[in-house]
Amino acid sequence: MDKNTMNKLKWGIIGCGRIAHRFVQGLRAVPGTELVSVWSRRAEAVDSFVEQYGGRACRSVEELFLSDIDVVYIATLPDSHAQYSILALNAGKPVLCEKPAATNLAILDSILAIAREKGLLFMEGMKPPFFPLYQKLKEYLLIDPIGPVGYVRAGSSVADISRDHPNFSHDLVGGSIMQIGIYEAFLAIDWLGATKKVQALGRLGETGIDMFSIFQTEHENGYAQLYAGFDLHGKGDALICGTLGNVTIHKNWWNPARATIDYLDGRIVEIDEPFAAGGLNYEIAHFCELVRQHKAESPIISHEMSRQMIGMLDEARAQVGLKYKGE
Ligand SMILES: NC(=O)C1=CN([C@@H]2O[C@H](COP(=O)(O)OP(=O)(O)OC[C@H]3O[C@@H](n4cnc5c(N)ncnc54)[C@H](OP(=O)(O)O)[C@@H]3O)[C@@H](O)[C@H]2O)C=CC1
Ligand SMILES: O=C1CO[C@H](CO)[C@@H](O)[C@@H]1O
Repeated sequence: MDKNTMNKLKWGIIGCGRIAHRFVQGLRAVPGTELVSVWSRRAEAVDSFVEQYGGRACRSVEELFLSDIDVVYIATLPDSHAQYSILALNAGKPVLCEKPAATNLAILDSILAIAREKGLLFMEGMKPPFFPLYQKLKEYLLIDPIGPVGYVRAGSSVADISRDHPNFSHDLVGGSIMQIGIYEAFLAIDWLGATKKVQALGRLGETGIDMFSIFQTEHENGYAQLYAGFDLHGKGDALICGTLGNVTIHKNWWNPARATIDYLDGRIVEIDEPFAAGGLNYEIAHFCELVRQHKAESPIISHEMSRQMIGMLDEARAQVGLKYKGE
């Protein structure tokens, strides 16, 4: 990468739906970045996206890879994440791919193998750890710890999503475990370490995806109780318990802005860290930094973290009886 490219990282986006719009809001807040090319299947959607945000409207994914881009963001639905991640890596582009990066662990491993072979950065888009609140909380706990953490309770059930949303599509890898549970999986693994055991229960809806699921997990350092759903109005907060205190990350904990630390000695500490530009900007800034440092993996959303998350979800899905096409 020459000096100019180091200054401005040129992005190509595949898919221009809901999250892609929020991604551009985040991208615009990260200095040294530029939206250069966009492709999706429907030309009219690409044209209107480009009209709104700029960049070149590509007519094929090959055209996008041949355009003057440094990195690729994949904003399609999970059924096609592997296909486009592999194409992008084979075209020599580092990839930031939306969560869940793959339908299951075997598919994720096939992407990671190519990333490793090519020596290219591949990162799953898992935003919470990059938010200022999450970072500040971790820093604060180093100075004033809550002791070893042994229990995490978190969950969210989002009941206001319209029924024609892809979250409800079996073919497009919808379902509350995959779409929402992945955040809960991240939280449990981040605070408690690798998963050793999963016990899950869930209720499938008429489209074949899980409408509500609960899973309790055993980890290297303790236990978690998690839920995800689409038909109950869940709270969306998270509780992290240590020997000397506990932390509540208030709703929606995966877009964290406020936490309360409740110490055993009676002290209560409130942490408020609002986020800007929709919040994807922090994850984007981290990814850009890794590209500039020629890193092949994020130390935060590492390949192993992605493997652990999808491994937990694979197990939970198996127990609630949800298999996707081809499984
Ligand atoms: N990080 C976060 O905060 C969030 C992440 N997400 C994740 O983002 C991803 C996308 O979700 P969302 O934006 O809500 O979905 P949308 O349905 O709104 O957008 C998906 C986009 O991808 C395109 N697309 C779908 N399938 C293909 C394909 N096979 N080939 C090419 N283009 C395709 C669609 O184009 P077309 O019109 O051609 O179908 C559309 O432009 C999901 O994985 C979801 O989990 C979602 C919300 C929040
Ligand atoms: O990541 C996500 C955040 O929550 C949304 C629901 O409100 C989900 O649809 C989405 O996949």
